[in-house]
Amino acid sequence: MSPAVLSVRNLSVSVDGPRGPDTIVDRVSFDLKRGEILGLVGESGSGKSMTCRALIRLLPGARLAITGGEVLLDGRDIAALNEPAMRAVRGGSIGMIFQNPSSHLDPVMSVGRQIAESIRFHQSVGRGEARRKAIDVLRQVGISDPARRFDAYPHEFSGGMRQRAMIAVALACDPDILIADEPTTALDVTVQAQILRLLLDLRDRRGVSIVLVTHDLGVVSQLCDSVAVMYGGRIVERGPKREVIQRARHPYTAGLIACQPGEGGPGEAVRIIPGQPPRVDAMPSGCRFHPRCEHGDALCSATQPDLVAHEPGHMLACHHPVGERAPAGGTAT
Ligand SMILES: Nc1ncnc2c1ncn2[C@@H]1O[C@H](COP(=O)(O)OP(=O)(O)OP(=O)(O)O)[C@@H](O)[C@H]1O
Repeated sequence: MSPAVLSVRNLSVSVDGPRGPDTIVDRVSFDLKRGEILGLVGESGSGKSMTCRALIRLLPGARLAITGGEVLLDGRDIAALNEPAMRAVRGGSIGMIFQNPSSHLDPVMSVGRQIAESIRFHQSVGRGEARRKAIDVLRQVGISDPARRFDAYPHEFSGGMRQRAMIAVALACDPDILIADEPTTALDVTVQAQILRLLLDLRDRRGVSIVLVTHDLGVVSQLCDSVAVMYGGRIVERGPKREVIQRARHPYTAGLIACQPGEGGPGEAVRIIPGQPPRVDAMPSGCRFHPRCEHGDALCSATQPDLVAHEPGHMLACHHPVGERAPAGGTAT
């Protein structure tokens, strides 16, 4: 089995609240192998973005802090690096793609120059060479006539092209890992499909490993090799895509799958998981999902289940996995 290019161990993030720190990412652990695409899924507020930002130590705001954990990049703990060394990692070995390219591209600098500057920051190359590489990477992300487009500004690009440009910035220094936080949410369906195909192609051609944050389990099914499901800042289920999607063991994962459009059959309304995700300052005791879980009992409200191997490679944090519940007075199903 190929070794992990990224190993995340017990990564935790907290936010300063009026009554002290609240944990928003709670001991998140996963491995990412070379060429693997890991889907990070979960409802809004479950901690997907904060996990991604904590990986590269780019938390948005002074109230947020990484409170523990290791982020091993090829075995080296980057969580312990000083800021200049971390800057070399961001945009170097790890490229980032965010949901909204407009807020991550500089509006007053041409797209090509932004890519070329990133190349020059990370590699000792001259202006001409950086320009040549930038044009090449623009071509790789599917921007036609890249030599001419080099001098265009972000506002001269369509939404899809801006997203491609951000992917080009992320790819400029030939990263081993891409962190893509909902890279297609703001785009229309056709462009979404093109961008997802581009990510898949980058993995296939360049062996890039990708952490892909998405709300969309359809995207996970199409693109990902493995999935981690987050709820209330924790990973509650993780494993190979086929295992997690086709044999979901956590009631929350099963609920997310049942809520996908089309799951209820023709003419049926889209289902929702009853209740609301927990607020960070009011996390339930025990299993954080228990107030919304139809099988939550006294054990679930008292004790937080650990994330343990349910089957080899299939990790689960649940006292009563789907398919293993004993009906009252009966045997397990
Ligand atoms: N800048 C911030 N300051 C304080 N708390 C924040 C900040 N950004 C996010 N949070 C809180 O951190 C928690 C996790 O948020 P996060 O953005 O990681 O969720 P998410 O799963 O990525 O959601 P979404 O899918 O909506 O992006 C949420 O409770 C959110 O309110």
